[in-house]
Amino acid sequence: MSTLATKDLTIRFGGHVAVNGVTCSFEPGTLTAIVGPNGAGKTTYFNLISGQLKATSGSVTLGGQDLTGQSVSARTHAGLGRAFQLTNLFPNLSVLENVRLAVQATQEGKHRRGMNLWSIWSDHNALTQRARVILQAVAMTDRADTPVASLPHGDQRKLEVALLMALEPQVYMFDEPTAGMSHDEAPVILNLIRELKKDKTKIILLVEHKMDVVRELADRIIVLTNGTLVADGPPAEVIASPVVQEAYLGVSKDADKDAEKEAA
Ligand SMILES: Nc1ncnc2c1ncn2[C@@H]1O[C@H](COP(=O)(O)OP(=O)(O)OP(=O)(O)O)[C@@H](O)[C@H]1O
Repeated sequence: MSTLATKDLTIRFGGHVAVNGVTCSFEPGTLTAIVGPNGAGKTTYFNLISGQLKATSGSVTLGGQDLTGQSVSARTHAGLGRAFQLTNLFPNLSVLENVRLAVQATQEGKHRRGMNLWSIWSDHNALTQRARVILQAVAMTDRADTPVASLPHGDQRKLEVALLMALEPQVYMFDEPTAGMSHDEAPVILNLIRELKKDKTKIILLVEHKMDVVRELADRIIVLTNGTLVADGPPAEVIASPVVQEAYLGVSKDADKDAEKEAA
């Protein structure tokens, strides 16, 4: 079983411990939502898992393989999939061409059948077809020929998810996947995550502030507060727990104040 696990995972920024001894494992077939107040360490925890940040101490393993000292690309190769930074793309190439290149990078080696013209042509067609299927899944077929540089924000976010799908990772990591999206666009991504959940071989991690989304999608919730894991369990149980009520109290008070201001 390809379990993803962090053990005593810790990072310090000067005197500040942003992630503090987090020990947690994630099993295939489970979508785990990571919640907590602003500045709790959720994104930092993601960065430590995907390799964008190096831990001060502790470890990250996937299927027993120690990834702690590995680069981002080595972790990607091992099966950790985090949304691409769009800065890594080819801005003047079209959406379809970028997705096809991502598919190609993933399939490299799998579909190689020798260097004759027929195999190059049929590989190209198979890659294009796969890229089109992915674009359809993220409802971007009509953007296939648009240069990446001229995409509006919502489409950029959808493209990030498309590229993540092209990787076919063992672990899908979504960090606020619908942030900045319109009401029309967000359901596309949420539907996609629902579809991904059907594949019981995948591990899905989701950092999400919107509790209605968490409640609907998560099989399990873990809560970080001040970098520490303070709750872990089934959604209904965790949401009802005093620690979560307390962690979100500030948020709800602010929300109430905002609502009062708007009403005034
Ligand atoms: N590179 C860094 N250098 C210094 N401090 C950092 C760095 N990255 C994060 N931090 C600090 O670590 C803490 C955790 O930040 P992080 O972004 O992980 O929180 P978060 O739970 O994802 O917050 P939010 O919900 O607001 O996105 C914060 O206090 C943040 O200021």
